[in-house]
Amino acid sequence: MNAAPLVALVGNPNAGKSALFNALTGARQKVGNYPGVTVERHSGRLVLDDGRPVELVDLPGAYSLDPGSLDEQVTRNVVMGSQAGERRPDALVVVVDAANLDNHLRFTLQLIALGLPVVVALNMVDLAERDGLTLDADMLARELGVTVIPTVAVRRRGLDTLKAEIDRLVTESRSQPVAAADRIDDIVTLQRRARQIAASATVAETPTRRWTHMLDSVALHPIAGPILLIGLLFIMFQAVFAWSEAPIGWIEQGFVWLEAQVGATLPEGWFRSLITDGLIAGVGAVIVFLPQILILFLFILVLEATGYMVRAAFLMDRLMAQVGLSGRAFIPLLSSFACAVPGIMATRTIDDEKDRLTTILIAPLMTCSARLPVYTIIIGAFIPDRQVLPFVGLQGLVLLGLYLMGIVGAFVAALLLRRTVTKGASSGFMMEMPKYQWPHIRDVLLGLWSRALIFLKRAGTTIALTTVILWALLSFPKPPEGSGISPVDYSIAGRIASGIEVVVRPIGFNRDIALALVPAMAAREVAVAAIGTVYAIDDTEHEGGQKAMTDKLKRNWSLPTALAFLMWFVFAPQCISTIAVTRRETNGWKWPAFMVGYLFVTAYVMAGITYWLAIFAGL
Ligand SMILES: Nc1nc2c(ncn2[C@@H]2O[C@H](COP(=O)(O)OP(=O)(O)OP(=O)(O)O)[C@@H](O)[C@H]2O)c(=O)[nH]1
Ligand SMILES: [Mg+2]
Repeated sequence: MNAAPLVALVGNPNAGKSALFNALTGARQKVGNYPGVTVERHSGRLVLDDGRPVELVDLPGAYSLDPGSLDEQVTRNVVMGSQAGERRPDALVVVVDAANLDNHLRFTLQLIALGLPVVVALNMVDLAERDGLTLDADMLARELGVTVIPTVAVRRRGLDTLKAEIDRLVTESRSQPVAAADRIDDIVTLQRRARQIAASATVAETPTRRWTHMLDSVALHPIAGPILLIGLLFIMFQAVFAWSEAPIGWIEQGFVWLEAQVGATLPEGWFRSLITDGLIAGVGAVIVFLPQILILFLFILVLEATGYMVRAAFLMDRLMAQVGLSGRAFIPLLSSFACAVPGIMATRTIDDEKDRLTTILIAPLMTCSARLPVYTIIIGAFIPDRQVLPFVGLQGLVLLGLYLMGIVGAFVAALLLRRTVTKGASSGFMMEMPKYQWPHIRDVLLGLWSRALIFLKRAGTTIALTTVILWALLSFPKPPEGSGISPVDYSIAGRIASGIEVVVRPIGFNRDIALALVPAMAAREVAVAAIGTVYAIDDTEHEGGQKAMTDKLKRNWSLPTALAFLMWFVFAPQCISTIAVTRRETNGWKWPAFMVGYLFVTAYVMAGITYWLAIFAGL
């Protein structure tokens, strides 16, 4: 047997393996500044100084030896020697990114433990130097127990030394059996060991880098990271309630004043009813949520500006890969928290058609800001404002729960879709971590201003129009004088709602909800506007304001009904614009129809389950 020795290039994604492969073999493998460029094995020929050939394979990047995605499995199988029709490599060149040492060393340690002859290419040292990081390669070599060679693949620096070391490894490996070193299986120990080694190999680091590193060691920690993320989200939802109370009060007083002014100037009649019961009650019921929406976006904008959002994306990356989503789906899904429409448009950055389709289909499950008014008014009316733990209020907790429910729902949906209608391989993706920095107040304010304008524009157009139409349908025809029938029951809308009610009664919905469901298709906030208008028209006491609405909700709805209604809003495809943009982005009616179908069924079932569970729990 005279086959050339086989040497594999392995390492984390985006470490520069393909760049090194090209430099060593003269091949033209695709390199790109994002992970997941190489997705299958490629081999090429490296000629050693004495003319002997070596077969070099460039592998897809992987984070560890546990098989995650399909391309990671290729890497694992090759280095373990279990790939069908493939010899086990005689040696490994482990490529690490010098500027990202502790993350990359984790995988390196696992690879060294396999017992194959290893040389570490400490790549991208130019970028590390630029960032003010000086590393001691000899120290690193001593800690790892293998040779370490600093390289700059793109400038061919260190390649001759690397070649000489490959020569030495393949010559030796033919004569010497290798001893398998101790394997470290526990990820936390592995991480700790990697960090220790990285720290001892670091000679100098600029303060910014050190800061970034310290913050990242918490923010990206496999256990502390997710806890921090959940904690931040929780504070955000708590603040949505806690900080908005006063400004909501002011806006409400404004509307009460406005209603009084209109009441005093306009004569009694249908026009006055249109203005007060229709526009002011309906649009006003929505506009009072402006403070809450701004608080939500204040948090999102600040987290984005500080550089934390990308870390959150990184934390989610593994999880997303496990449900078959591309890491690149993170940004579209994140924008869907504002609104699914820009979120679905942002999926254009996902190359793989199946990946993209899956992301589009689950985007409506991310809680868009239009759901916030619906959630908070119901929570405000039905969930007691109680502390469950110091600083942890029940209302904020329920709101966080609803958001999480949407996310979990989306992940479950992705998992199922990926096994059935959008079957296919998925690709991993990791982003470069930006530097942490203080947010610029100006940028944050500009962001808030544009959100406020979008919201008010919706309130002034779509929401106002739907409310007026709804008011008309609710106000006519008028019941005969003295018949004692409620005007809402007698109206066209009331009759339509009675029809819908038949369908939604089994999941605990009443007539008010049935009435709100259809106009809420125009914009979800309209559900609140619709209920506001219904109660304004049916209102005998003329109280007005959110307090009055809350009181009426409490009087007319049971707790199980309210919970079922919340659950419905988590899942239901409640908005026409989302359906329209899905049609445009998927070129046809097939996928939007599928999306609407599966979401409605899920919403109906989940709301039903919630209702009946609540009934049986005796709530
Ligand atoms: N400055 C600098 N850039 C490098 C170096 N090595 C690679 N790059 C760049 O880093 C990026 C990633 O390189 P690739 O070779 O595609 O990385 P890879 O490890 O093959 O990545 P996957 O195939 O995704 O696993 C590319 O933009 C390269 O041009 C280096 O030593 N210095
Ligand atoms: Mg590559």
